[in-house]
Amino acid sequence: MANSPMAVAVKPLPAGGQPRKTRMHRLIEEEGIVLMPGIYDALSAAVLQSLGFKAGFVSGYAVSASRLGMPDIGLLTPPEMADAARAICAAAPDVAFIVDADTGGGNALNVQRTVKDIIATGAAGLFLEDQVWPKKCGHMQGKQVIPAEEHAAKIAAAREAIGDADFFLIARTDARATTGGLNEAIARANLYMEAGADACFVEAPRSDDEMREVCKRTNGFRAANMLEGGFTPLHTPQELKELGFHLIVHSTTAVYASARALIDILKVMKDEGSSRDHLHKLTTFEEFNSLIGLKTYNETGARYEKFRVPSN
Ligand SMILES: C[C@](O)(C(=O)O)[C@H](CC(=O)O)C(=O)O
Ligand SMILES: [Mg+2]
Repeated sequence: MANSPMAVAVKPLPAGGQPRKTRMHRLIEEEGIVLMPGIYDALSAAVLQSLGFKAGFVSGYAVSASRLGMPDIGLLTPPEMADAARAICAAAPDVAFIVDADTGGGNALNVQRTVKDIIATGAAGLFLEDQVWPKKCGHMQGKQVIPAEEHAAKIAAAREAIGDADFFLIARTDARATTGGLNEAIARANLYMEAGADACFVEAPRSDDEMREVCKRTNGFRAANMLEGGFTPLHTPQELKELGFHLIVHSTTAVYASARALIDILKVMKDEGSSRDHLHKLTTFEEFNSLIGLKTYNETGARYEKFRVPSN
């Protein structure tokens, strides 16, 4: 135990004896299951907030695509992700965002720096996964994982860096895709929970039976990822709740929808050179301005306008 990551993990019960209760713990308590659509920039975050979502996921897959135009294969760096998260949290302050921290950028020290950077963005939590860097999207071929104890130590390091911050830690394992299969993934999820995670995420179970198995055999809160076209069957929040999940990531839905809309309208522009006959495919000028809060900015500006010294 002295050499085990659990020996350095921050104890789940702080001094007052009260169990840790973060913003995300409260949301899970209130909602039963928390749906977190994946978003990737300030605008997609503003749309999420305008529709009344309480939580969202800053998806590495989607930020890598939108910010870099690159696939989710470990090209996005932690500072780029923190920068994206900062803009996202500022654009949608009412939403609790979980940020995809991939592998945390390296060893325990890199993880601690990443955790602190992401806390400073105003986010409500992060995902930390056990892949070998450079990582791959969880639903791609050829993934590898680091030793379980090494990732448990990274989880303990993340937990230590969180300290008393109102911040939720989700430990992800990609071991289902390795030779250890589902059993190895479940054992890892439980080890990472012991090391100080608030929830676990077994990436890419391949059937309802595997999802049931994950819920039956893992401890604590559980996250599921509903990737359209991925390995895991798609389910509604109610179905996932009945299976035993508490958090749902819909990481690619918004970025796939945006890509579809962009392809369709830019094809129109290429073919016809004008959007005139396709205005129904666009937001209106008013709708868009309202989405990004123009009225509030104008009202605030007007309150200060009278103090402006006219220039001659
Ligand atoms: C959840 C995820 O880490 C993400 O970056 O959004 C991805 C996305 C996906 O392919 O659904 C992953 O599963 O690796
Ligand atoms: Mg990711």
